[in-house]
Amino acid sequence: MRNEHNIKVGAQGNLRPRINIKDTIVVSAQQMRDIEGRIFARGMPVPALMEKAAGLCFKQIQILYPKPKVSHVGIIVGPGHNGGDALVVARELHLAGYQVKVYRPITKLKELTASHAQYVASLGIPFGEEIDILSECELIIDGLFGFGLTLSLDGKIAEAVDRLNNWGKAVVSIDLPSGIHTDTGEVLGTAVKATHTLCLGLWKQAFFQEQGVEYIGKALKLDFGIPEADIKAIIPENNLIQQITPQLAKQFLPLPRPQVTHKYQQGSLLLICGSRRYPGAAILNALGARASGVGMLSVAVPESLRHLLISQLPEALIIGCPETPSGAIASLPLSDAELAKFDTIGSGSGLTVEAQPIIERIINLSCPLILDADALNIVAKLAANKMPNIWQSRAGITIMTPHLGEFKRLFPDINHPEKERIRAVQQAAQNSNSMVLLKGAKTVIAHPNNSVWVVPESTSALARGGSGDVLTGLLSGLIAQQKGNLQNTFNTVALAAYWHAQAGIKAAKERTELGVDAFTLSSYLSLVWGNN
Ligand SMILES: NC(=O)C1=CN([C@@H]2O[C@H](COP(=O)(O)OP(=O)(O)OC[C@H]3O[C@@H](n4cnc5c(N)ncnc54)[C@H](O)[C@@H]3O)[C@@H](O)[C@H]2O)[C@H](O)CC1
Ligand SMILES: [K+]
Repeated sequence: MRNEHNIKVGAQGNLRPRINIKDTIVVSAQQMRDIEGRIFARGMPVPALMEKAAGLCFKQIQILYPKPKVSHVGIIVGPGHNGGDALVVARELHLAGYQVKVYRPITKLKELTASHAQYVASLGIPFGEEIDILSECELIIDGLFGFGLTLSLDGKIAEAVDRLNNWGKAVVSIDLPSGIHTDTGEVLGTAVKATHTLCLGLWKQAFFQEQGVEYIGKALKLDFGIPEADIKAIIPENNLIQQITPQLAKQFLPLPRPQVTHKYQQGSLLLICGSRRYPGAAILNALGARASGVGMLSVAVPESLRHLLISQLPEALIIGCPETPSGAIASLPLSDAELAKFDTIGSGSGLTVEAQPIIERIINLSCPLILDADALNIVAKLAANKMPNIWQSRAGITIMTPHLGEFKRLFPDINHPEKERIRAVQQAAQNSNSMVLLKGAKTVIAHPNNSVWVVPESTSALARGGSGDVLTGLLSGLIAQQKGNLQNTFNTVALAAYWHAQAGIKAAKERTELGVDAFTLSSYLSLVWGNN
């Protein structure tokens, strides 16, 4: 059953949006080439596909920069098909009445690009081999390189790009900012700083890597009709890199709740957190879990923190634990049978590494475990010394949520996680047989089977002490509520990261990036889904 909003009524009667893989999938340059190759092999003419893609760019540019707001447009044309796209845009802008000039630093062009150049020149559009030909233009269209870029920009071209960046004009990059590596987002020598980037067809990995963020500007994807079958033929189902969209996140929420239920059916979560040194981390962790809607929240803290937690979370069951002389949790006052009753355990916030015996105990349980902060530091230590098989010995799923520093300590053998985040997290998930969420401006989550979720947007407001504790709490509460398979668990991790980021974005919009302390962030979590 469908309505006009393309929404399908699911098996349980809940509304499930139909998600097209074209909108979520994230591809490498090679995968894009292979997908394109299949389309061409079946007879689609290359020039026709270029007309479709570049025609959409033209329309989008007209929307972003209508006449007479902008009338002088400079086009940068490279040697490949990215340059061909730019020439189609040049032609259409000229025909629409814009004043167009072309900077073409490399004269040897691919055949199709050369053909477009010949026609564009015949229309009387001026061509130049120096960037200064564009110095009077109000808007620049960057069609220097797309996913075919292999070498670093240097010499005259690099100088031209630096000069362009110094001008500070509005720049629309076609497919990718020229100079950005399609897969890693790395700046190859130098790169165009775009105001907008029009990604063609499918999202490329560079849009979700931190290295390219400053260059991409506002990213828009233009859909020129890639058949889903071609995507599926190239990319195996269990090896998908996908971005979490608002529609998917909503689909992954533990809603609707059954009308007849009770608290233990809506997830029973145990958080083990805090120390006399870090009492606030325990509070933030528990507030994150509270916002998840989890049915029953229990929080194990050092006995000296018990009253503090009760005063902040009257609804939670607070378990006071024996503590070490410095105020870390020394042991859990719960039998194995009592521990086995929890659907999920989340641990790490504010624990201190003194709590090592606690992690050694819970690692042997079979429920899903969410490990963050000091739990990760303890696990890194155990993996290096006492328990080299720590990952493989777990019966239940482990979800780890490191930031880059913790990631490096946990996986010292994985090279350059700061440069190739997606690949590094995939490798970490495989090596540890765990789900790994690497926090950052572009959060990446990998499943041991190699699938990846990327979170498209976040805010620097979240770069603040305590926001990670809120995330672990929220994630733990959501995992406790889901009783599905591994894929559902993986989807829930993506939901938590998305939800957390959206709360930060909403709070930053209302209070600026300076106004989002972790406590405030926790209070915005419950505002994310209202009125949507
Ligand atoms: N997504 C699609 O299906 C479509 C994409 N289109 C556009 O085509 C480009 C990719 O085109 P391609 O010709 O393969 O590559 P580039 O235009 O990026 O240019 C590569 C070209 O440049 C040479 N080169 C590489 N690095 C350097 C360097 N540092 N200095 C000098 N020269 C360099 C290389 O040898 C190649 O000759 C894609 O991004 C889209 O914009 C289609 O238009 C439609 C469908
Ligand atoms: K480009």
